[in-house]
Amino acid sequence: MMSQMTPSERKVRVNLGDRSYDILIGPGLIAATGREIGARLKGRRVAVITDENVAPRYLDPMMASLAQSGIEAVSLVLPPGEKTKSFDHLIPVCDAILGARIERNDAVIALGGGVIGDLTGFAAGIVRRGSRFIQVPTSLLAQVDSSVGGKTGINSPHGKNLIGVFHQPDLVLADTDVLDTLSPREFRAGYAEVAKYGLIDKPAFFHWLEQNWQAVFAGGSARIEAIAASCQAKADVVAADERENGLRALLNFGHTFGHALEAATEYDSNRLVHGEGVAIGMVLAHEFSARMNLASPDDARRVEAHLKTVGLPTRMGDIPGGLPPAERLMDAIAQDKKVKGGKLTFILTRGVGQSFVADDVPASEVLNFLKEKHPQ
Ligand SMILES: NC(=O)c1ccc[n+]([C@@H]2O[C@H](COP(=O)([O-])OP(=O)(O)OC[C@H]3O[C@@H](n4cnc5c(N)ncnc54)[C@H](O)[C@@H]3O)[C@@H](O)[C@H]2O)c1
Ligand SMILES: O=C(O)C(=O)C[C@@H](O)[C@H](O)[C@H](O)COP(=O)(O)O
Ligand SMILES: [Zn+2]
Repeated sequence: MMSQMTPSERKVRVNLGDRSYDILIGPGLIAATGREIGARLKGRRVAVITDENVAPRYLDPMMASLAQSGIEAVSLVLPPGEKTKSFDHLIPVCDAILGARIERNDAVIALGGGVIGDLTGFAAGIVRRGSRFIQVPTSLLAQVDSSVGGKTGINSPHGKNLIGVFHQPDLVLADTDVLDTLSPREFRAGYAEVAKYGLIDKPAFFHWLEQNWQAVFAGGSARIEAIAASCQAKADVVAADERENGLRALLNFGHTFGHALEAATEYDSNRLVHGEGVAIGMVLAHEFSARMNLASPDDARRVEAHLKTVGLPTRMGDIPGGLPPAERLMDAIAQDKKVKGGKLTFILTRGVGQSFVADDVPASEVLNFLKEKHPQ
C-alpha cells in the first residue's frame, strides 16, 4: 500500500536521480511509520536510534506502528545534547545496527533532532559501507534542515562536523505534531534555520516570517507552510549541488561564525545550541558584510531586530559563561570545511535575501572584526 496523504500533509521531493526521496510533512506521521516504510523498503528489519528526551514520548508509538506492518525493530536510546555527536556514541550505534543484523535492504531509523540524525546517518553511511537510512526528525531544526540533504557526521575538538560522510536518506517523515513537546528554546533555535532560507535568497519569505512568525510559533497551517517552504528551499539547493561544490555553500550562511562559537563553548548545549550559534552568526555575517561595504548596516539591524523579537540570541555577549579570545575563534574558523588552500570562504550578503559565496576573505579583516564584536 502506498502513502495515503491527508489534506494537511505536504510532500517535497528531493531529486537526486536514482537516490531521489520524499519528505512527508504533516500530523500523525509517527503512527504511520510502518505503513510508509513498509511501502518503500524491501527488507523487514530496522534499528531505531533515538535519545532520552524523545524515546519516552515517541518510541513506543513508532515501534507499535512498525510491528503492525510486520517490521521487526530494535532500538537504542542515547543521551541528549550536542556532546552525543562524538566517536564515543558512534561505536554503540554501529554495534546496535550490526548486532541487530541489519542488512542492506533493511534500514536504520533516526528518531530525534539533528544530533541523532547526524550521528545515526553517519553510522548508516559507514556500516556495511552504506545502509538504508530513514530520518524521522522530531525537532523544528531537524524537520526544516538537518534531516534533508545527506550531510551526516560528528564533531571534533578541532571543530564542528569535521568527521562524516554524505549519505542521503531514503525517506524523511516529519511529524509536525511532535513539535508541541519541543522546548521553546529549541523551537526558537530551529526557527533560526527557517529564517536562514529567507536571508539566503528569499527576501519575500523573510518578510512573510517578519509578519507571521507568531503563527509559525503557535502551530497549525502557518507552521506546516514554513516547514514545507524550508524543505523545498533546501531540496532545490541539494538537487543542484549535492556535494557542496558551489551553490550548496549558501546553506552555510551564518555557520562559519556559528560553528566557531559552538566549538568555543565546547558543544555545551546549556550555553549554546546550534540554531542559536547560527542566529548570532547570521547577524555577524550581515555586520561583516556591511563593514566590507557590501551591504547596508540597515539590513544587519533589520535581521537582528527580527531574531531578537522571536527571542534568539544575536550577540556573542548573549552567550553565558564568557568566550575565548578572538584569536581562538579564528583557530576554529581556520578548520572550516570551506577553507581552500588556507584561504577563508565566507557566505556574505548584499542585503536581505542576497547572499553569495566569497572566496579569499582576508583573515586579518575577520580577526579585527571579531575583536571589535568580542564581549570582553
Ligand atoms: N546535517 C545537516 O544538514 C544539519 C543541518 C542543520 C543542523 N545540523 C546539526 O543538527 C544538530 C542540532 O539539531 P537540533 O537542534 O535538533 O538538536 P538536538 O538533536 O540536540 O535536539 C534538541 C533538543 O530537543 C530534544 N527534542 C528533540 N525533539 C523533541 C521533541 N519532539 N520533544 C521534546 N524534546 C525533543 C532533544 O532531545 C534535544 O534535547 C547540530 O549538531 C547541527 O550541527 C545538521
Ligand atoms: O546542508 C547544508 O549544506 C548546510 O550547510 C546546512 C547547515 O544548516 C548545517 O548546519 C550543516 O551541518 C553545516 O554543514 P557543514 O558542512 O558546515 O558542517
Ligand atoms: Zn545549520
